Amino acid sequence: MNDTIDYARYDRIRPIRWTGEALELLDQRKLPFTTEYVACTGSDEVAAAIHALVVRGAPAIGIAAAWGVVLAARDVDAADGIAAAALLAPAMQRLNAARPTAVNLAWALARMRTALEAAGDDWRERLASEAQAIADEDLAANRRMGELGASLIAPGSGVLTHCNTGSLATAGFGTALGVIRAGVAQGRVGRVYADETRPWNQGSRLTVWELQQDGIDATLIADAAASHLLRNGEVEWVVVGADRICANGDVANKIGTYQLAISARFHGKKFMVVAPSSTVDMATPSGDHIEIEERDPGELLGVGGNRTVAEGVQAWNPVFDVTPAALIDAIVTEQGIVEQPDEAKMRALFGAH
Ligand SMILES: CSC[C@H]1O[C@H](OP(=O)(O)O)[C@H](O)[C@@H]1O
Repeated sequence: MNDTIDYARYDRIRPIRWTGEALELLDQRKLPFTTEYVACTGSDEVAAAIHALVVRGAPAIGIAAAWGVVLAARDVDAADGIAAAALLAPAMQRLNAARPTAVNLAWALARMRTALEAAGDDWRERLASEAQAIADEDLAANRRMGELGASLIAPGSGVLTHCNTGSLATAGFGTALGVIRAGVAQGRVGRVYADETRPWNQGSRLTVWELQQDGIDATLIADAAASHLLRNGEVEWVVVGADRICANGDVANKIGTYQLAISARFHGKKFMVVAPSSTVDMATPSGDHIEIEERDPGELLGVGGNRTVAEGVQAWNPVFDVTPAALIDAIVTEQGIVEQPDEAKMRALFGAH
């Protein structure tokens, strides 16, 4: 662990709290001006919270779903894990259906099912310890990725990030934001820019607020200003998270990531994707096979509950896109870095499906 980083200072923001009785989720729809937790006592409440973006961020939704399975177990009476897995399957399917693009949701549920099927009459305890392990491992992975990703950044560099990939989106410290936090602590990151990330504004509502809690100055830009910024020389790296990394290195991430990658390459800037191995999906061959979530077009028709678009106007609201591996300079995971990713390099680190 890098001794220049005081990790405790980044643990103040806790989007997911397991009380032993309920799963408390920080309602990210209300940040940054209102800090309010939603208490879930059943798995369907967790599924609804994931779908409504009360909790969001690929790793965080996997962690929330894992605790959702623990909640569902309360309603099940079974002699062993295999019997419990059969009874819990419908609730787990409803959790899995909450959002389609981030593989972490399905990955976490598959891990909980595996733990169940290996358990005896202690299956309830095994479920709770597996959910806790998923969260603990994510936090450790983020801290490791922070060190690995920061090591690629030359001292005094400028970084542009997209969406929110911090403590709000993970078990803590963050993925791309973890690299930024580590890079700032080590003097490698000198300037931080965050774009708004329309239409849900994860950047303007969450990322710049998170960094402000750390005492890290970040400059907010409009999404449309990103190419102009990349052209003017203030930024050396674009650093983003991921929702699903395919076997060939293609990456699904928040809408707008793809055009950032195109602009970065055009302007000779580096493009880094930071995500734990729970986001790597070697069973999906390429980005063409990823289901891209489309949300309510109404998210485009106003801001903060105030309508800004004339009645009757149509809108299309895909909330992820796919960046081809050819536009990515480095994929940073806790298992290692894949530079200029391709299928052979992905397979060398993560194995074949
Ligand atoms: C470490 S979060 C990864 C990923 O999740 C976000 O999507 P959303 O806010 O819709 O859950 C965004 O794509 C982040 O890059």
